[in-house]
Amino acid sequence: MRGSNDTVAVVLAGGIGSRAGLGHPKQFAVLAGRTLLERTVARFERSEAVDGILVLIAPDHIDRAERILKEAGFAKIAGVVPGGEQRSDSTRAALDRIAADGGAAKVLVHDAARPFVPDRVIREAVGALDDRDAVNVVDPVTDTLVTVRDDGEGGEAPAEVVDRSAVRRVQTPQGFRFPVLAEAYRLAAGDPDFRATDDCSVVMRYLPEARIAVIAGDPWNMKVTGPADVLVADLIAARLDETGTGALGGESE
Ligand SMILES: Nc1ccn([C@@H]2O[C@H](COP(=O)(O)OP(=O)(O)OP(=O)(O)O)[C@@H](O)[C@H]2O)c(=O)n1
Ligand SMILES: C[C@](O)(CO)[C@H](O)COP(=O)(O)O
Repeated sequence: MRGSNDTVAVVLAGGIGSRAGLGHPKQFAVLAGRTLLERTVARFERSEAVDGILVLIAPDHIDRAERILKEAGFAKIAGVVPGGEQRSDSTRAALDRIAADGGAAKVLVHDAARPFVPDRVIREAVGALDDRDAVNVVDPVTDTLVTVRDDGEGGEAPAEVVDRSAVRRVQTPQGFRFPVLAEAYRLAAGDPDFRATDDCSVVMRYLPEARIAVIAGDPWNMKVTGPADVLVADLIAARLDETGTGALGGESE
């Protein structure tokens, strides 16, 4: 780690990608010639807003990840650290490592599974932390949303339409002043019911007074989750390489 004034991007690649159905962790999926892991880390390597990059990876795959990152020639890698059982365990492992290495001013926590995060989103997330404790990245919902109920015959029926104008899809990187996220996770450790699918919700739950900004995400900042996403990501990666600029076009770089 470089120093306590730095901004560290935590790339969470500690999962096994069961929903992608590839038979190996999706971070090793090859998208137009480069692994998903390499593509995601490259977004932070090229960002002037980020000083160091910490990669979390499932313990059995550390050697492979280190080889990929070394061959890619990244200069900002601050460590490759074993992830935990759940996503939140991997975040916790990252926080412990950053603290052990002397701390940081700001941390971004990003899904390795989002390989096309635009530079604009990274830059704005880091900038928002100048006067906020945390920042969430959100995108409008374009589908109609319904809640469902048990239909009494073993299936589901639509119950109510949700007002989508008040709902957003959450993306990453989510940003935090490092002491804020560390404190939220310290409080969460004392909660036997703790569960979280992202990191901003940990701050919202355990530090309700925290000042959290929201910035606009980007439709290109997709999450590779299921088999269809792997196919789409492969096509986007090829398009991205064709542009040669690191930008996809349409997003605000
Ligand atoms: N124990 C875990 C679980 C997930 N992640 C990371 O968190 C991101 C979002 O998780 P998800 O998309 O659910 O990835 P997986 O857990 O790998 O996928 P699945 O749930 O399909 O097994 C991914 O980049 C994943 O590698 C992690 O670092 N540690
Ligand atoms: C963090 C996240 O990407 C925000 O939308 C999402 O919660 C991750 O969910 P997953 O089921 O771990 O992919």
